[in-house]
This record gives sequence, structure tokens and C-alpha cells, in this order.
Amino acid sequence: MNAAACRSAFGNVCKDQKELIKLIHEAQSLSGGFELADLFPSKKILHGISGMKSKLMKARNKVDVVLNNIINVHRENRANGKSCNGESGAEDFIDVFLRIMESGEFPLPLTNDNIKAVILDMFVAGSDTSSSTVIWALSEMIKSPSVMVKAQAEVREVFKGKKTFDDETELEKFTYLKLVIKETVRLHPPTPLLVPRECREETNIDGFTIPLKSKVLVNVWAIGRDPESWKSPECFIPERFENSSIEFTGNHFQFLQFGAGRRICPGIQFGLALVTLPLAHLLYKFDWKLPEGINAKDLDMTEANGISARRQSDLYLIATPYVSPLD
Ligand code: HEM
Repeated sequence: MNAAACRSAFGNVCKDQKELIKLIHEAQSLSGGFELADLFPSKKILHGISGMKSKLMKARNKVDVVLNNIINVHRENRANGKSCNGESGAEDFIDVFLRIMESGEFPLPLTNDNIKAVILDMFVAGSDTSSSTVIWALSEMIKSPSVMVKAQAEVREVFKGKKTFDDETELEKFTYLKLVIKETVRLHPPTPLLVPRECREETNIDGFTIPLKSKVLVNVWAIGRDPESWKSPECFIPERFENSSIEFTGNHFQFLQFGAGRRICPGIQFGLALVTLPLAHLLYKFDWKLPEGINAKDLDMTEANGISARRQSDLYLIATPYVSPLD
């Protein structure tokens, strides 16, 4: 998944990919929003004592070095006449930015920081969100074999007789898999507290005063498991979305897994493709079971702390290659 996010953000699978992932995980666990210093934002001294600020600055500086390298390689290539650095031979995102920068055609000044912000956003927002969704989907399906069988039957029907499986037009044929993905993110939203907001005016909700400038976290993890909004909320039942109008558009407040309002995730369609295609491949190519001696009901489903709710422990499954009768 990181390779796909890398290709879309940087044009290529970059050599620093592993280092970047490590740094981003480090920064994500720092930015979960539950450090002492976060709870008392006006007490600047806490930021110093907790070491939070210096840890964040260190992580930021290391990420900056990697991103600068990527941009510099693009600059050098362009200076040597190679203006299309994408793996496919076309311009990649950074080439487009540099071209616009050089031409001066953009009405606002574009800086290296703007490029870094966009590519880092794409890399961070596109990697863990999609990989954690695929892993949670497999975790849930291994506990609900009938769902796995149904999803696999659909995928094997859609891919029947096909030589390649990367045709995006197939995506809409995965109607049941789409329900599986919705149900997976209902229980395991990759961004469980959305992106923090700041209260821009003092507000009163249900008798509680929310002071100006409060940091506001929307707990979509809890909303997705709220019995007032969902029947049997703790159960994994993809069929609950069948014939339901609930979508990822930010209009259904019980299901804000991609956020809402003007900060809603701009990568919804891309994110869904990044989840659906790899998951479909895994379901098509392999049959899955738990290692000997592990019972599905004992599978640890604990989520890790931090801004993204990945599995706390790795998921180990036995994959048996599936040979299609048409192969
Ligand atoms: C399963 C996949 C994904 C999920 C569940 C997801 C979810 C989210 C959520 C919940 C937010 C915060 C929205 C809010 O606070 O209202 C967000 C923001 C964002 N997402 Fe995604 N996302 C996914 C994939 C992607 C991908 C593939 C990209 C781009 C390559 C992307 C780019 C962004 C960006 C740039 C933001 C920040 C938007 C802003 O603050 O203005 N996301 N995403």
C-alpha cells in the first residue's frame, strides 16, 4: 500500500520509503492528541517538560530531509532534460508542481514547502488508512467465515477468466465487497478521531460550554459503535448496508468515517480503490485460515493508540494459493 501511495505522491517507489514510513509512524503516535501537553495547550512549560515539542521537531526535520531529497532528484533530472519522472514515463505530481513553478503561470507563489505539504499529505493520508482497512477487513472476515465465503465468491466471479486484475472499471462490480469495506471502517475507522478542529467561537451544546479555541475531537470510532445509531453495533454484519442510503459523503452523522464538511477527506475515491483492489486480489488468489491452534474467537482485535487505529498486534494468517478451474 505504501508503494502505491509513494507512486501517486512521488512518482516512484522511493528508496527512502521504509525510513519515511518509520518516521511517519513515530509522528503519528505522538500526534494522537492525548499527551499531557495537549490537554493543557496554554501551559507552554508542559510542552518543554514532556519533550513533546522537541520530539515532534526532530521527526519533522528528518521527514524534511527525505522530502527535500526527493524534490532535488526531480530538479536534477529536469536540469538534465528529463522532465517526466513518473514510473509510467509521464509527469508525476512533483514534475507538475516544478513545471508550474518554473513557468510562473500560477497566480500565487509556489514554494518547496507547498510541494512538500501536498506530497506528504498524500503519502501519509493514503498509506496507513488503506493498509489498516485491508488488514481489519481480513481480521473481521476470518472471524466471520460466511462473509469471507460470500466476498470470495463475488471476487472470483468478477475476475473469472481474466488475465490481469488491475482494471479499475471492475471496481463497481464488487457490490458485496463494498459492503464489507463499509462495515470494516464502521468498526475500525482508520482516523478514529478525525482531524482535530479548533472551536472558532464559544458554543453551547446540550448545556456544555465549549470555550473559544478548544481543540475538538470527533470520536467516529464511538459513533460507529453507538447502539442508538446501529443495531448490534459490535457485530460485523456487512448486510446492514444493503439497501441502505448511508454513504461516505459526510451527510450521515452516524457514519463520518471519511469526515465531513470542508475538511472531508479529498481522497475518498482513491482511498476506496486503494482498499478494494488489493483486498479483491488477496481474496481471489488465496484461501485464508488462522494458524494451527488459534481459535477465531480468541483473535486479538485490540487497536493501537495514536491517530490511526491500526491493529496493535500483527495479523498472522495462512494463505493457500487458489487455482481457478479456468487456469
Ligand atoms: C481508506 C482510506 C481513507 C480513509 C478512511 C480516510 C479518512 C480521512 C479522514 C477521516 C480525514 C479527516 C476528515 C475530517 O476531519 O473531516 C481525512 C483527511 C484527509 N485525507 Fe483521507 N482517508 C483515506 C484515504 C486517503 C487518500 C488515499 C488520500 C490521498 C491520497 C487522502 C487524503 C486526505 C487528505 C489530504 C486529508 C486532509 C484534508 C483536510 O484537512 O483538508 N485520504 N481522510
